[in-house]
Amino acid sequence: AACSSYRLRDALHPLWQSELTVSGGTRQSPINIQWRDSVYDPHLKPLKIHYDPTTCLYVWNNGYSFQVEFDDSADKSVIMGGPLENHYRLKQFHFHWGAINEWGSEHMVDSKVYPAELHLVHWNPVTSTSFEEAIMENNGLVVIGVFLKLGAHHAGLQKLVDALPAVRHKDAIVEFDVFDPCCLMPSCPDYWTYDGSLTTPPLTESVTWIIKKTPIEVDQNQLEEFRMLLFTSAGEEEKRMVDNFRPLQPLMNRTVRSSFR
Ligand SMILES: Cc1ccn(O)c(=O)c1
Ligand SMILES: [Zn+2]
Repeated sequence: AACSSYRLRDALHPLWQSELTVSGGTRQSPINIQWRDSVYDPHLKPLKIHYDPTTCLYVWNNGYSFQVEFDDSADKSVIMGGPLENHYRLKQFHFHWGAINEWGSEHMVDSKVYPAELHLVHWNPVTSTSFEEAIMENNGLVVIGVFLKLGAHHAGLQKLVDALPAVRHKDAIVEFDVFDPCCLMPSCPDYWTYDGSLTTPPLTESVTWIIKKTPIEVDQNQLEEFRMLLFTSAGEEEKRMVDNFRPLQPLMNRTVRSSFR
């Protein structure tokens, strides 16, 4: 029952009413990662993450999530290694979550859904001159996905949660300086990686996904703060910002690689 309402719920989501499928898409995201079908790739290197907390600019409500933007005018907050040929610059991170703890993540692992999922979005400054251009480039983007599970209070996340009331409405923005997204990364280095797409329009197939195997823990109050945000602007009839995830997409002719045995 939850599953069907889960899928029905997605279909009604305003953002994807028109964009549920991309015509001719062969590498769409998100997907259900079947652990037993993923292939260990010994050539995958450890992911190297060097974020500079002073590149953090502000938090804003873009109408489908809350997003923390970074100064990407230089190679200051970058990732490299893993499946990547070169370094990628951090542009922003945001989350996807459900109305209740039973669903919310975009990716699944063996059909297990998490209450929320963090996406750290990076672009390739070697093949593109801007993030906007990289969106349209094959392998222009790398998104690190981190699952959130209900558990202990997350002290690092709380600094961001405390800023959410200031960005309750669509297009609200608040200054947010010196934040190190590394605090949101699980310590376990294991990840899956596959070729996919954006999960919001324009849904372009330009993303190398790196999905961390181990979730981070957040507490009930922190998840409930996410759910107090609004899709709607000030003055409009309020619509709670929940269920801002895209439905699962077919794996088609893709193999998910794992960095671990
Ligand atoms: C660039 C981009 C835009 C939206 N979402 O959800 C992503 O994960 C990445
Ligand atoms: Zn996302």
